[in-house]
Amino acid sequence: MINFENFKNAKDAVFALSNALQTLVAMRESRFFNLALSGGGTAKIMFEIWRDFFSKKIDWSSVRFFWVDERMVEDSSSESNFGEAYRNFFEPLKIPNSQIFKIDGTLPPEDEAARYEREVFNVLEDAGKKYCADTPQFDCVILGLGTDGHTASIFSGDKEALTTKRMFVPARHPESGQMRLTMSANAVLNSHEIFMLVLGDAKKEALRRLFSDIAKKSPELPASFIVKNAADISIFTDFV
Ligand SMILES: O=C1O[C@H](COP(=O)(O)O)[C@@H](O)[C@H](O)[C@H]1O
Repeated sequence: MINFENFKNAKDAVFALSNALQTLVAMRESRFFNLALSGGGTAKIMFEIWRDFFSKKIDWSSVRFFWVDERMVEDSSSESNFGEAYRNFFEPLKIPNSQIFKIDGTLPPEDEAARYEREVFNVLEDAGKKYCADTPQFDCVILGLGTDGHTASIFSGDKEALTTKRMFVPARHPESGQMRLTMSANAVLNSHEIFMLVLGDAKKEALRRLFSDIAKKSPELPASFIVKNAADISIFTDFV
């Protein structure tokens, strides 16, 4: 089922997502709530709102942070998804490193995909998490949407990321050639909750394409594949 929540501005959309997250964290069944984050400009807006308005509202001491995708760059790069989360959210809120499970953007992508997958398995398994399709489950993944219809770092034509049973695989940005690591479609779809945050006028056309694409038997855009195949997904936008 698609739960589509449309607001008049970005702040309201992020507040709605964050209030939903607050409830999920408060109602968690285990010691930790395992949350996978996206990056890019939309996530930056979300981190700033979390820092400024949700520092006390969400019990961050009970959240463990993972990544949906990462660019293979140094943490100090403005391209680093971890780096942006660190500078805008973790550091100001003093979230301890023990709760942060980052992808190392400086390692060879294949090696790091295997290492990160092992780490995720170990951490989630230790938490006694439910398995679904032989894969441990995140409690929630927060996705973005690219203007080209990508989500995570699953770009059009990447059959491997759409079909593999692995949780993480290397990916290449089709235009810049930048190497990345992405959570696979199967790992995203396995998550207990899936949120997608889509903000700004530039994304309107991408979301319109996504909705016409999911009506097709075989969707073309990676984001449509996720939305169409998700048991439940909540999409938060600012398109009113
Ligand atoms: O490259 C990426 O793109 C998407 C969308 O990012 P945005 O800058 O358009 O908000 C993002 O969800 C993903 O994590 C990121 O690596």
